Formats: sequence, C-alpha cells, structure tokens
Amino acid sequence: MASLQVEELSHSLLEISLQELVKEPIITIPQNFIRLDQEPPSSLPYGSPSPITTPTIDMSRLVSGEDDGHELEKLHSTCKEWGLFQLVNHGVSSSLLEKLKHELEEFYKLPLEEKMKYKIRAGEVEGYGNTAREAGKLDWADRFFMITNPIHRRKPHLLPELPSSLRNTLESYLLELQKLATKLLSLMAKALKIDVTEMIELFDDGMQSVRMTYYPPCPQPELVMGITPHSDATLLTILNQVNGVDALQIKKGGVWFPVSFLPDAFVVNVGDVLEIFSNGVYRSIEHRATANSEKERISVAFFINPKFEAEVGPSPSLINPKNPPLFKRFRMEQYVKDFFSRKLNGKTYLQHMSIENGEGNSA
Ligand SMILES: O=C(O)CCC(=O)C(=O)O
Ligand SMILES: [Fe+2]
Repeated sequence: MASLQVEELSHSLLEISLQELVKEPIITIPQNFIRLDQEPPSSLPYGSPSPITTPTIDMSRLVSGEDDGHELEKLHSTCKEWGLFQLVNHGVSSSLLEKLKHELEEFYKLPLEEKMKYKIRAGEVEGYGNTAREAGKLDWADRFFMITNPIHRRKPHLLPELPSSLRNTLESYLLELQKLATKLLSLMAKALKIDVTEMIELFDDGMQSVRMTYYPPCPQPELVMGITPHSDATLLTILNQVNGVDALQIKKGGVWFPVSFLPDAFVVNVGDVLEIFSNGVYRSIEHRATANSEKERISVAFFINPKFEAEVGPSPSLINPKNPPLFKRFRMEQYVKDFFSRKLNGKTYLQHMSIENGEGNSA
C-alpha cells in the first residue's frame, strides 16, 4: 500500500484516531504532532536520564492495623516531597487487572466505525479521540475520557454503550479503585491531622472520571509528546500502566525523569485539588508521557474529585494565623469547567488558583 500522504489526511481523522493513522507507514510525522516547544524526552545534557527511584507505599501495611505509624509517616512525607508514589499490595486482584488489559486490547482492535460511536461530540470533552493542545498541537495518543460518577452524570452513549464484557470489567475496576481511593484519602486526612469526616464529606459520591489512553508506536518519538506536561486537576489520580510499557516521566528539581513501574504497582499522584485542600502541604506533581518507537502502550488513569456542588479551598483545620490560606475557594463545578477550557500547561492552573499569583477569582 502506498505510503501515507500526510497532506491528504483530513484534520478530523488526526483528531480522532492516531491508531488508524499509524496503520500505514508514515514517512513524516504530521506537523500537528511535532512538539519543538517541549523539552525532548532526553533533556539532560549528558543524554537520557536513568529512571528515578520513586517511593513505594505498601497498602497492605497501611491497612493491616499493624502499622506502627511508620508507613503512614512515609505516605505523609512522600505526598509532601514527591506528590507521587508506587502503590504495591493494593488489593486489586491480578485476575481483574488481567481481564481489564485483555478487554482494552480487544477494544482498541475494534474497527474505527465501532470506536467512532463514542467519539467526542462538538463542544464536549468526554468520549474517544484526541484534543488539540496549545497552538493546535496534538498529543501522540488516542484517548477515551468519561465521567463515571455520580452515576446520573454518565453520558448514555459512553460507558453504558461499551461492549458488555468491557463495561462489566470496567465497572468492577472502578468500584475497586473507588474503595482504594477512599482508603488512601482517609489515611491522608489522618496524616494531615484533618478530621476524616471533613475529607470524606468532600469526595464521597464526588466526581470520578477515567481516561483510557492508547499510545501507538511512533517512528520518531523524540519529536512528539504522549501527553503534554501537566499536573492533574484532581484530589488523587491512580494510574494503571495496563500493558506494562513504561513512558511516564515526572519533573523533579526542574529535570524530567522516566518512571519505571514496579510489576503490578499503581502509580498514585497527588492532584492540584489535594494541594489546595492541604493548603500546599501536599504537592501535585508535573508529569508527561513520551512515545515509544516500537511498542504500543495502554494506560488507564482513574481520577477522584470532590462533589460538583462542593465549595473547595484549604481545609479550615490547617488554617491559623501562622498558616494563612494559600489558595482561593471555588466551586468544584466551575473549577472543572475552567480546567477544560484551558490548555494543558504544567502547573499553571494551580498557580492561577493561588492567592498570591491568581489572575482573578474563578469561583
Ligand atoms: O499515560 C500516562 O502514563 C499518563 C496519563 C496521564 O497523566 C493522564 O491521563 O492524566
Ligand atoms: Fe495526568
């Protein structure tokens, strides 16, 4: 088959399925994907940085009742200093994780017409496809984003219409992750010395969403971005690197480092909303994903957030004359709307919410 003439591709296909695009040999990376505005994946002067050793938190120790406070203290210091950790012994069964991997691989093998049923509709952010970044640039990825909780916010043509085996597996997975996130956030409240009920009231039956991403192999990975640098506008994110291919990078001390996932671990990261709620004690982390020259990659990010109706700001338990609030208060619904109307750009959205640097109150 003739090599693909990029010029002939309609822009809309680029925005919908990169997976379709790379089915044909690509001679040149389409301009929309070339990210000369970004530090390339190997940004250190002496070559590619080695993977960074990220802290590991053992969930079974945290919940066993036998923790002498050591694991909780580690969780606390990690959220303060890193905003990210690998969670092991998390209790989500390997059979469920295997099933999820299988179902997602099958989903991405479906013909484009099938996947198009879920495509992002005009003016919406949920669904299957790719959305333009700064200056019309696209990430090297096909995404499927949807709000999964509260249930009445689910779009009828998305989760409810997925192939039934994927839908059932995803439902079980989401329930497991909801339980896991609840435990983690309650433990974090304890570590922060915030009333646990204050934390639970904030996120119980709150907004939850999931982003499943398919990253096709890329012939020139150094020219593109799998996902543009950002911090998550969430309380907490639980990332599952479904098919075991590494690509996540985090910015630490101003330098990008690859993260090498431990087998069966989730990567958990503190989001901007938790940074705000903890009045800056916990820090969200800037991250990005690169592309791989040979392998496809699938990841699933589960996002947990406060209720849409919640008014969010620094927890009153952490505010006193010595610790004035560092962030504005806002309504979650408005915060989410504003987030989606901005382009991803490092931690700039959080800076916008800071009292010192904010451009104006968005509440
Ligand atoms: O796929 C990854 O490793 C990162 C995904 C991510 O950061 C996101 O979906 O917010
Ligand atoms: Fe993210």
